[in-house]
Amino acid sequence: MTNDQIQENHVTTGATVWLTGLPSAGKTTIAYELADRLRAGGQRVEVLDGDEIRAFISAGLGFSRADRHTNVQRIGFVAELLARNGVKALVPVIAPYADSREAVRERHEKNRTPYLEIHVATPVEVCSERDVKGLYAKQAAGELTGLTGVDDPYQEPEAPDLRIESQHQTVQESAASVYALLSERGLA
Ligand SMILES: Nc1ncnc2c1ncn2[C@@H]1O[C@H](COP(=O)(O)OS(=O)(=O)O)[C@@H](OP(=O)(O)O)[C@H]1O
Ligand SMILES: Nc1ncnc2c1ncn2[C@@H]1O[C@H](COP(=O)(O)OP(=O)(O)O)[C@@H](O)[C@H]1O
Repeated sequence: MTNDQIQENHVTTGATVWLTGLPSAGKTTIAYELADRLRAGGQRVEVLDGDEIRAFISAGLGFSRADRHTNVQRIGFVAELLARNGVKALVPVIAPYADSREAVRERHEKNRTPYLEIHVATPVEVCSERDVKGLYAKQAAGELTGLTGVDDPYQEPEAPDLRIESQHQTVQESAASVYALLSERGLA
């Protein structure tokens, strides 16, 4: 096999990269920055954005424990299909429950599809300052209940493949750390 062929194989290895964390932690921003880098290197990438998924394949689901579990399993199913077919599936989705995340990991392992769990571990104080969608303010004003990390659970990953402290990094640095992990694992 020539070097060019080896390079080609690397580029066409799919993987799911799940970015879990609180609202406003930086999941979506890191996913799109990473997507740009991977695409610039010729890789096929899809970002399975939580909001888009909830508008379509998870339409009708709310934020109860059961609905969040169903949402995460559906996204895990699609991500694995994409990743199995050579796509980098980047998933910026809260996935607050450890058992839901574990089921997604197991689906990938069963199919021998690479799976990386990234914990975007921005503290809730920083997230509520950022408050990109105004949800923390709404919760504080009593207009919303069941906000992850405030009055709804977030079970922190105990052994993620990578933990990102986004409050101490630029977006570029955070995305670069995920890219470096993919490279280390022979996936980028
Ligand atoms: N109650 C409550 N708790 C958490 N998040 C809420 C809630 N209500 C609406 N939103 C918005 O929906 C986005 C979360 O959807 P996800 O599909 O990522 O969540 S989950 O994994 O099913 O828990 C989430 O997006 P991100 O801010 O990008 O994380 C929120 O904008
Ligand atoms: N290192 C970083 N990584 C990601 N986002 C960051 C970082 N530093 C600051 N931010 C900012 O934090 C916000 C995160 O919002 P977003 O990506 O929508 O979060 P989430 O998808 O987790 O809800 C954005 O305004 C982004 O510019």
